[in-house]
Formats: sequence, C-alpha cells, structure tokens
Amino acid sequence: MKDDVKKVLLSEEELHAKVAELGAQITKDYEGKNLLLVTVLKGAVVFLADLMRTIDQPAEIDFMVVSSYGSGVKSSGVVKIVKDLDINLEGKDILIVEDILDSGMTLDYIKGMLLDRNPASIRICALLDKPARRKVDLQADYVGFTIPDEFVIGYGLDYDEKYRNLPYIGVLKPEVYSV
Ligand SMILES: O=P(O)(O)OC[C@H]1O[C@H](OP(=O)(O)OP(=O)(O)O)[C@H](O)[C@@H]1O
Ligand SMILES: Nc1nc2[nH]cnc2c(=O)[nH]1
Repeated sequence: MKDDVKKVLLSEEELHAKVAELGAQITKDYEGKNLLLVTVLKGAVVFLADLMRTIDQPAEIDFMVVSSYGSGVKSSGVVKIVKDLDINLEGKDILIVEDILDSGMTLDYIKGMLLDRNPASIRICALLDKPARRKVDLQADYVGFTIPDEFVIGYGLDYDEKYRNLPYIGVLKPEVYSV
C-alpha cells in the first residue's frame, strides 16, 4: 500500500496536533450547548474518532451516508442520501464533521437539508479544505488544513474504497489511477 504513495502531505504527528487544536477550540465554543456531531460516512470516520476524544464537553454523535463521488476522483455533482440521521435535530447545536471540503456541493446540500430541521445552530468542521475547486459559496467554520488541488488519500479518505486505513494523508502515484 505504501508503495502506491507518491508523497506524504500531512504526517500522523501533524494530523494529531491539529485535531487536538480543533478539539480545544470546539470545547471552548460549545460550553453549555447541546452539541451533536454529525458525521458523513465513510471518509470522516477516522477524523471523528480522533476529534471527539479531544472535545471536553458532553457530545452526541450521529451518522449519515451520502454518495457524491462513486468510484472516481471527480464529483458527479449528484448528492444521494443513502442513510439519514436517527436523532431529532430540534434544539441541537450541530457540528458537521467532514474530512474534506472540495467542490462544496456535498456539504452545501447537507447543511441546507439539516437547517430545515430546526437545529439551534449549525456549523461545519472540515479537516481539509481545497478552496481552489469550490463550486458553491460555502466555508467551514473550523478548518484543519488548507491544501492544494491534489487528490488526497488516507486518514479515512479513499481512492476506489482503498487507502482509508493509511495513518497519514498522502497523494498517490499517477500510475495507480491508470491501471
Ligand atoms: O466538497 P465535495 O466536492 O462535495 O467533496 C467532499 C465529499 O467527498 C468525499 O466523500 P465521498 O463521496 O468520496 O464518499 P466517502 O466519504 O465514502 O469516501 C468527502 O468525504 C466529502 O463528503
Ligand atoms: N479521497 C478523496 N476524496 C475526495 N472528495 C473530494 N475531494 C477528495 C480528495 O481529494 N480525495
């Protein structure tokens, strides 16, 4: 698996330090609130697992499954809800935990949908932000790293469902895409 990686963009150490920083900020900002971490599977699951343990406030979690990329490296532009949330959002302070904000189409759709359910507040925490590719006017409230326009894998992020279990974030060798 490691032989397929062209370069490491963010090391395990860099990721863990940033996650701890985000968790400390979220801990401060959500004091006395009804925090519900909403996570979009599957990519964000590794980030959520690390982030939630750095938040020193009571927090609920819930999951959604959406699909916008299929097996390719570009967004199809179609966001499909495969599994909806279980928890009622009324009165909750929602923090959407995402691995990457790229075109923004996935999060824009999800945020709009969740806003219709009368939460007390709704914010976005994205580990990675790729502003060069944005197609909608959307920003995350918490961003781990702003990254260049490269397709990244690891720490939950996949190419064709593989590489999610890499402990760092990297870029694949071009020949991996063409076989
Ligand atoms: O800003 P966008 O261009 O909409 O892209 C971001 C979305 O793409 C990835 O999900 P993907 O559809 O690859 O599914 P996965 O989480 O199961 O890997 C990622 O987890 C975001 O949900
Ligand atoms: N794995 C992966 N999924 C994405 N979804 C949107 N951008 C990306 C990316 O760079 N890598």
